[in-house]
Amino acid sequence: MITTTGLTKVYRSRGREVTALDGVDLHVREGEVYGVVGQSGAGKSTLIRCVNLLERPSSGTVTVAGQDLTALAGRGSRAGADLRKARSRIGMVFQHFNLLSSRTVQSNIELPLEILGVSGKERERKALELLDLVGLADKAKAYPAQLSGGQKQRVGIARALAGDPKVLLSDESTSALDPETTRSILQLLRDLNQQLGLTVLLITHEMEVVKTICDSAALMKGGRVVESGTVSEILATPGSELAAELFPVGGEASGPDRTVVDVTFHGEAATQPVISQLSRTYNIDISILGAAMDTVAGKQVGRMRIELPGRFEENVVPIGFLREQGLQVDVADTKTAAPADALLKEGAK
Ligand SMILES: Nc1ncnc2c1ncn2[C@@H]1O[C@H](COP(=O)(O)OP(=O)(O)OP(=O)(O)O)[C@@H](O)[C@H]1O
Repeated sequence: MITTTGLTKVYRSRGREVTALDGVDLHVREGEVYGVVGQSGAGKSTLIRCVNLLERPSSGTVTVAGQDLTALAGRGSRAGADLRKARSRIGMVFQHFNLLSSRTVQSNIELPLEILGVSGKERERKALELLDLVGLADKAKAYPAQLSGGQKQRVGIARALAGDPKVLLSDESTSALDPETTRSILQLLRDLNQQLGLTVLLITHEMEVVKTICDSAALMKGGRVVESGTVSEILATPGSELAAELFPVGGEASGPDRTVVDVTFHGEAATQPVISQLSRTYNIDISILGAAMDTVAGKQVGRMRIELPGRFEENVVPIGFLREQGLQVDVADTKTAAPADALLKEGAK
């Protein structure tokens, strides 16, 4: 539904150049909720603004629903009108709602339809239908200032849906909301995704958002996508930074000469008594340093940080055993934690 190829954006201001996007290839499938995460300055906002050509890329292409928007943005008399039309099929939701305070809720939702030249009666019908869809049927005549943050965002979402888009772009749409309201807005986005078959591309700095509604995700750093895939694929990727952030488990090695291993359980493997099998088979004592169960992308996933006696070299066979059981096993880097601990203990002695 959305494809970017080699997307690059270089900002030039006062003789300085900033490469905000550095060759981004993104593939968002029809009907999925796709989250882009990354630290401040990673290029997330620039990416989402390039997807609907609010920002013109320096190079690369953007295709939405089979239409090359970058070609439309080219020169030529029809380019502007064609791009406006294509853009009306891409809804956008903003962090700070961007509602017009002088207009009623209904009139805010009608605005994009006015611009498209839709008749008054049809605009009203559509606005009221959308208000109903987002659960605000009784707020048509209210003004934005009379609404809570969550209600304002519902209006923002209704307005984004006015042009019957196939794609919804969300720029940190829950970042200004409290956790409870965030959950209700995410649920609304999920419902719209399922009811209308809407493809959602969202950017966020909150891992909770990805956990709650995303089917796929990408991690951006320095203008590049450094990891991407379905959430299940990401969780099953050894050493994935995104997986560790989605599913953090704490716990430090209890001393030197220990091997700390993160074991992720999902699917079939989650039902097997692997830890007791491991202990019995190799006659080793296993300590659990940390553990968590959660629902990620609608599936139960568990992660456990365990400690095995002995160095990594002595645990190659037990670790291989865990992998053979279909578990994902990441050996934590104990070089930093354990020796530091050991030194501290030596010092204390
Ligand atoms: N209009 C602009 N002119 C010059 N530089 C810009 C402009 N917009 C963004 N940048 C720069 O591009 C880089 C990426 O910014 P961008 O806003 O896309 O990051 P982000 O990941 O969305 O960050 P945040 O989460 O803080 O919004 C930053 O270094 C930023 O300073």
